[in-house]
Amino acid sequence: MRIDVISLFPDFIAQCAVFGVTGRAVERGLLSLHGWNPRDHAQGNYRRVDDRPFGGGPGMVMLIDPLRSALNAARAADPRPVRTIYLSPQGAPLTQAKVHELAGRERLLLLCGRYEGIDERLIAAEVDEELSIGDYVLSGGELAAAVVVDAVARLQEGALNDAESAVQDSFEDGFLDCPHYTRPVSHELGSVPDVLMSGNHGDIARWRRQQSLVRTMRRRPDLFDESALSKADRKLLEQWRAEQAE
Ligand SMILES: NC(=O)c1ccc(NCc2cccc(O)c2)nc1
Repeated sequence: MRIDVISLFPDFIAQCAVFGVTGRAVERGLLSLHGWNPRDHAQGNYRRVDDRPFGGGPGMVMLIDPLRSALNAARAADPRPVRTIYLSPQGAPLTQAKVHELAGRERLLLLCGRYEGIDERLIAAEVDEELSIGDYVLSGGELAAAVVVDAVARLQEGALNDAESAVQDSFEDGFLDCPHYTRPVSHELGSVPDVLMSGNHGDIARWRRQQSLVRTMRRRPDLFDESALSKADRKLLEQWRAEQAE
């Protein structure tokens, strides 16, 4: 998979290719990252990339032409079709389902805004979809782009080693993850739940699933739709409720 990133701070994104799973995916040739700086495409002595907003107001807006020129250079660098994504608080929420869709593509082109954002005409003409990593404002889209890079990199075949890929990404099926414990069994902070020490893999799997269900119900009611639960999940939830009532 090839990811091109348009950013005033290309080194920021280059760092993604150095560490951890993403760095390993690049090393293994599963992913290539390419940064493009709109400033290299800006005209004139001052190489302007932003200007004041029409209609007044604070801050600056990124100019169309340097971004458009950088976008075209990135597109032209590889013949394969590419999806252009703009990271902004005004975008659709990034979900694991969307990450899966993006991870299946040959190419992504991530556009990072700074300042107050970019001229709307560029978004309308050049952006395929606008995505947000959460309801908060960052100083630039680069951290959001890095999140997309990490999330899609780890889904590349061969990016995760066996131990990691064994991780049940609970978000995969729309539920929060269960609690995890490791040595020591007893600690001043508490003990490990007995079921995890039982060696009974059926009980352990049921307990973990029950924990995921209950956590999701309690912490993320927006993600939890009891009517959509399977019979088995419904049973686990009933058992938990009965235990709570004891
Ligand atoms: N939630 C996000 O994905 C996100 C993305 C970018 C960003 N900052 C740059 C920016 C870009 C566009 C408009 C704008 O107001 C700010 N902040 C948060």
